[in-house]
Amino acid sequence: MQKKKRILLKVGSNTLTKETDNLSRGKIEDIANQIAILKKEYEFIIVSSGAIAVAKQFVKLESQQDSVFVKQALASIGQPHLIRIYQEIFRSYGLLTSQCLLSYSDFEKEESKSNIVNTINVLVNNDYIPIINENDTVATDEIKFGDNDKLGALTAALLGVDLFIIATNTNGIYTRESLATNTPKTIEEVTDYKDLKQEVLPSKSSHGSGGMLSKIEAVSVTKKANIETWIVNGLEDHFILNAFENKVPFTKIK
Ligand SMILES: Nc1ncnc2c1ncn2[C@@H]1O[C@H](COP(=O)(O)OP(=O)(O)O)[C@@H](O)[C@H]1O
Ligand SMILES: N[C@@H](CCC(=O)OP(=O)(O)O)C(=O)O
Repeated sequence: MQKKKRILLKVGSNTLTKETDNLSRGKIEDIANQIAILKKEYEFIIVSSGAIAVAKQFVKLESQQDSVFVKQALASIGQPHLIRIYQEIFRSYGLLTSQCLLSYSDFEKEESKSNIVNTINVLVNNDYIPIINENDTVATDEIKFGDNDKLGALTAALLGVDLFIIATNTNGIYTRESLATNTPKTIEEVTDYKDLKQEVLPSKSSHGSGGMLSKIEAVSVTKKANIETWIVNGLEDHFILNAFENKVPFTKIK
């Protein structure tokens, strides 16, 4: 049997909420449906944001503390709900899921790195789809709390995946010029990711934490590991299948 290709899919909060204030079960169904279609040829590992967005749906925390602690507390409330929703929906598509919470500091310790690789290999080899998020409770401000793009890239590099897909709320990276005239035009393919930095604006979407710059920083990690990265529009239905069939514009960093 031919070895399956491995895809690390990073899904941002805006994709998961479809830019509303609520998590979209329809979007998680769309992801599950695509994985079910592709699972004969590809194995998936997901890095999913959304814990804070889910919690915000039904909780308003009172606190005099720094807003980072409030976000960390919201993530702690939202994460089990997020995973429950993934589990319920993926199960209905015949897919098994698990949860892994990782911290940036885990990527600096050889033993932790090897434990991450070994655990994820056991999961994937047994047809479980690991759903990874940052361990937000212990995240520190200096390490830039809330940057799952980078977490996805570090995980992709550590696991040596074949493809890193970042699902966001734009058709990839637009040229700065086209954004200025309100006629967004996607940069379809680049080999030198450094060229992309000058195209990025500081804007972020409503639930977003990192913005496009953090995606480009993530690409610097995957590029070093020789992994191709695609930045695709997760708001569209069938966004992974469409990218494979080149039906929608997206940015490919080779
Ligand atoms: N050149 C660019 N092309 C596309 N989006 C850009 C660009 N520069 C900045 N952005 C912003 O980056 C946002 C995506 O990042 P982010 O808000 O962090 O989303 P996510 O939740 O998917 O991680 C876009 O919605 C847009 O506001
Ligand atoms: N770990 C946090 C999200 C952090 C994050 O990077 O969000 P995003 O910019 O939407 O990918 C959460 O689950 O809400």
